[in-house]
Amino acid sequence: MSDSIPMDVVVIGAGPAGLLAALRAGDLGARTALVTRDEFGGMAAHDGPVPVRTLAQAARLLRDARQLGRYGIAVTEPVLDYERLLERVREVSGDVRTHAALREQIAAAGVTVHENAGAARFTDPHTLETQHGLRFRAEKFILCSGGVSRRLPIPGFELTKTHSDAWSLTSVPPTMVVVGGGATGVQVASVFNDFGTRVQLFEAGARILPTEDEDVAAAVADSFRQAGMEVREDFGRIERFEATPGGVRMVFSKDGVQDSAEAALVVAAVGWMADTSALNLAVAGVETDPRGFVRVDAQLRTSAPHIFAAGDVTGRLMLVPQALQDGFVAGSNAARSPMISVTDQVSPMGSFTDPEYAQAGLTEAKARQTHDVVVVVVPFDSTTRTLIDGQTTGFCKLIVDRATREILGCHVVGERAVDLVQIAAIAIEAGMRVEQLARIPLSFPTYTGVLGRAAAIAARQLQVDVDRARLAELL
Ligand SMILES: Cc1cc2nc3c(=O)[nH]c(=O)nc-3n(C[C@H](O)[C@H](O)[C@H](O)COP(=O)(O)OP(=O)(O)OC[C@H]3O[C@@H](n4cnc5c(N)ncnc54)[C@H](O)[C@@H]3O)c2cc1C
Ligand SMILES: NC(=O)c1ccc[n+]([C@@H]2O[C@H](COP(=O)([O-])OP(=O)(O)OC[C@H]3O[C@@H](n4cnc5c(N)ncnc54)[C@H](O)[C@@H]3O)[C@@H](O)[C@H]2O)c1
Repeated sequence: MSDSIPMDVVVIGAGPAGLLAALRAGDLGARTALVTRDEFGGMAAHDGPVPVRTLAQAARLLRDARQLGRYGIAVTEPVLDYERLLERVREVSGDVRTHAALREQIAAAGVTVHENAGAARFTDPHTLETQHGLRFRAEKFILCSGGVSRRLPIPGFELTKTHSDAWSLTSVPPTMVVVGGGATGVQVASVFNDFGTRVQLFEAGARILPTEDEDVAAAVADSFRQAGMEVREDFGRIERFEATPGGVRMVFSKDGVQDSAEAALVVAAVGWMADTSALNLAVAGVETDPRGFVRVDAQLRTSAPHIFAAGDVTGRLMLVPQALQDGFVAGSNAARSPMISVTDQVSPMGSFTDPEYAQAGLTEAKARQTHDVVVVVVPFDSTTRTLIDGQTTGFCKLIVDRATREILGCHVVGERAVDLVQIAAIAIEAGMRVEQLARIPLSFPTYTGVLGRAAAIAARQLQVDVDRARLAELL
């Protein structure tokens, strides 16, 4: 073990939250160290959005290639070489790492970065040691250690895999059971279904995507089924997993009736938990909430006043933009006072499935609890750009407050859904009235135009700008 390195601030974890926290603390003049178990970039760069989105891009290319015949382009049936795809995943992760402007900014801010340091743990409230022999003493700490896949206390659970095992497969499995229909589960199921795996998706709740608008969840489930996937919602309780000659069998039961499903691979995606097991938080006086996430206040202070936490480890919205914003707040507060607080903002989110889905603002059910609303749904098989591109699956749903005419929510299923809701998020955050959105002459023919059309229809229903609104209905 080295002598203690004295620091003002030590940040643990170099994912998006840790990178921003370290950058901010360094910028504010604090002597800052960034210590991470593995590589710069965290799960986001190596195991989450960047590599998974690269798989999703391969799935999209396969789908697009199958459309070529409709446009008079003759090609033979595309064939996926999975090992070559994984090379591409590594290439992309490497490129993202190389071009990450944050690395240079962090160095320029004077932050010392300790990558591949092994897991860090507290030995007393102000001392942190890493598995590979570094020791730090610091005034303040920021926990940015992210999360891990939740495990279930079910016999045979060790036979299941997680999304991370996609990186060590040598070929596309012939069959797969995916357990859990949240953001991770649907993404894995959709990508491998497009790759030709026979996928069965099991969701314990009443529907997949429980935090999405109900119509969105239903449309995604329908599309999955039409694409040959078996989607089983409210399927009962898992009793056990057992090894079979060809893979793994999942035994489950509902209302006293036992059933089973078998596949070459079972992927569990039943939730995301804080990655705190190595940190020895008790010795530092850091409390966790009943779900195991680090408890923080609005300034991202933990129960130990000199320790802050940011990103997935706090169990709030577990997304990259939110991790970055948290990191900024925690870095600021660890390095100086007066402290700043995290704010509630519109948070657009979505996933790169086939079809894509995305949301900004309130779901229809939530909006109806507190508002009198107008709801407009524009199907993708009725708008110009979607018809041109042959992308006619899906819809754009816009939810508007009848009294104030403010946009409350936008939910999209279909091509470019994730990009489309960004515009709605800006409109919601800006407090725009729906007719203001409808008046913007959005480019034609575009996917964003579908949102303009929904706004125009809503404005007409609300009896504002009735004549002008008709213009947008061409889009
Ligand atoms: C499959 C998947 C797809 C996703 N897709 C998206 C997406 O499309 N868009 C989006 O916005 N979000 C997506 N997310 C969520 C996003 O990846 C996370 O919200 C984000 O990475 C959280 O950042 P973080 O900095 O809190 O943690 P992480 O990125 O998890 O980084 C934490 C870092 O801390 C390190 N660490 C942990 N314990 C220790 C320790 N004891 N000592 C030292 N270091 C430690 C870890 O090794 C890791 O490097 C996805 C997640 C998954 C699982
Ligand atoms: N594209 C993206 O932006 C993206 C992708 C993946 C993950 N993420 C982030 O990671 C977070 C975690 O996502 P996640 O999907 O890992 O977890 P989750 O908690 O969102 O979903 C888990 C799902 O598993 C189901 N489930 C729980 N126990 C089960 C059981 N025994 N059998 C069958 N189903 C069961 C739950 O009902 C739920 O639908 C998300 O909230 C999101 O913030 C984002």
